[in-house]
Amino acid sequence: MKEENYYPGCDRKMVEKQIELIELYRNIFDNSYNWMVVVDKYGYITMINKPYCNFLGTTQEEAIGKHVTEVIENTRMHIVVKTKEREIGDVQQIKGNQMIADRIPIFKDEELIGAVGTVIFKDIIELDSYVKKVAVMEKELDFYKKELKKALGSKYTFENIIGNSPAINKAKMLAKKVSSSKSSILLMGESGTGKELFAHSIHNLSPRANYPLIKVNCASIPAELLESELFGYEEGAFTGAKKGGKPGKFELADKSTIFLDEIGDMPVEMQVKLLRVIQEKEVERIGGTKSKKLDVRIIAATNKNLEEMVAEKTFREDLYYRLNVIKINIPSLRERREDIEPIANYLMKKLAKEMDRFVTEIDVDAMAHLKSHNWPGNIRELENTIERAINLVEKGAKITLNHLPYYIREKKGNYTSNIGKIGLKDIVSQVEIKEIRNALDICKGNKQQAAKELGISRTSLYEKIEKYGL
Ligand SMILES: Nc1ncnc2c1ncn2[C@@H]1O[C@H](COP(=O)(O)OP(=O)(O)OP(=O)(O)O)[C@@H](O)[C@H]1O
Repeated sequence: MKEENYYPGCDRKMVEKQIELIELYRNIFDNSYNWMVVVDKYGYITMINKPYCNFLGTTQEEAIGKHVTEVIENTRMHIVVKTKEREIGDVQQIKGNQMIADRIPIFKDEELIGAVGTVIFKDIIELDSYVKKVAVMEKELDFYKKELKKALGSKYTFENIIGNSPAINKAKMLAKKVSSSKSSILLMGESGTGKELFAHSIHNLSPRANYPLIKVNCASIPAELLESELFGYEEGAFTGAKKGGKPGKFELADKSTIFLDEIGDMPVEMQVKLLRVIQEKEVERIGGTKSKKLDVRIIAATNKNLEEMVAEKTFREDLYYRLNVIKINIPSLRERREDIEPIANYLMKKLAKEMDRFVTEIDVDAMAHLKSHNWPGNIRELENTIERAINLVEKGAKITLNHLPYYIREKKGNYTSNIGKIGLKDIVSQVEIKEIRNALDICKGNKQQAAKELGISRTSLYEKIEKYGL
């Protein structure tokens, strides 16, 4: 009986079971799809699986017993046994491939005995394909969420207005304050600054949020259709009129908010009709005989200077005063440069998700250039620039300077001193020429705007253009 035991107190069957179990673990370890390495508390390799060895061009016999830094490039396993902190999803470059690795310290009786490292994605492209699969599912979820939101009302809230600069905070604060009132609001700001986002957010915070926000783009609807679009028509009002007639946007906005975008582009004859509806608080469909009382809140927006238009008599003064009960100026990106970084990061995440791409960072140099650009097209231009950059990212998860358009890349440029080569006067001239060219480029040749960008008078700009023969 005694010789059947390997150790006193253990029977053969138990020991065989233990050996079988160890064999099984070894098999799992060696056949794992993930590459794995185990080090002792000093960073020496105690186990490494075959697939990892094959990739590294070594064997288990060769690697085991060596310090991990001698076998694996850019490893941090020897650091993890010192810090005792786990590192999850870290990017590690091995043999020119960017891999994603987890490193986890191992403890026995609360004492560190080593660490296990796993390469979970062998290439960022592999991760990209996983991210894509998850992104497709998230997109579907997003789609249903948006549909639900659309069914319930408008889509944006103040949370979607990114930025914490004093200029945008001032606009947000005023907008929030007046959201619950019934008074008309006029949103003024350059193109692409977020006027529509403000209109949605105001409506969403108002007591009217349970009804849908009705949007009309006064610039995109042909003048001859605008009236029927806004006020609707009765059956037989004109040839081609639908059977049963059609309600206009004002009627649809009853108990809700109407957003009149690009109000500065509304033809003057329509301005008269709009004024009547606002004053009388009722509409009459084209071809109709009776009018209908309405309860509509108006938010109008424009990138035009309405005061100037009033002075030039292209916008009716009485309508201007009706709309301009509460004026909110939406600042341009140039007036809030500190917001460029958070907005750029937000847009990168949003667009990467929409485009199913694994892009997670804008590097320091690229960000510095984004921050110094003047953004004549504001956030819409920034959004397009980032979308373009994401399309250009191939390897790695970063947007770098190379992914930005030439006019942004070149603008900031690396400054090399010319002192000793030419005099200060010529240095100043060179800088002036470069910056005037840049400004004209950005403002698409508009000299008045370029002078504004450069902070000089128009006359002074003309003088310099002539002086330098630009
Ligand atoms: N503060 C912000 N944070 C994040 N995204 C923003 C912000 N402001 C605007 N955007 C985004 O920028 C784009 C342009 O915004 P929006 O359409 O509201 O501008 P707009 O001023 O109405 O432009 P336009 O005058 O040309 O109609 C949109 O995609 C919007 O979601």
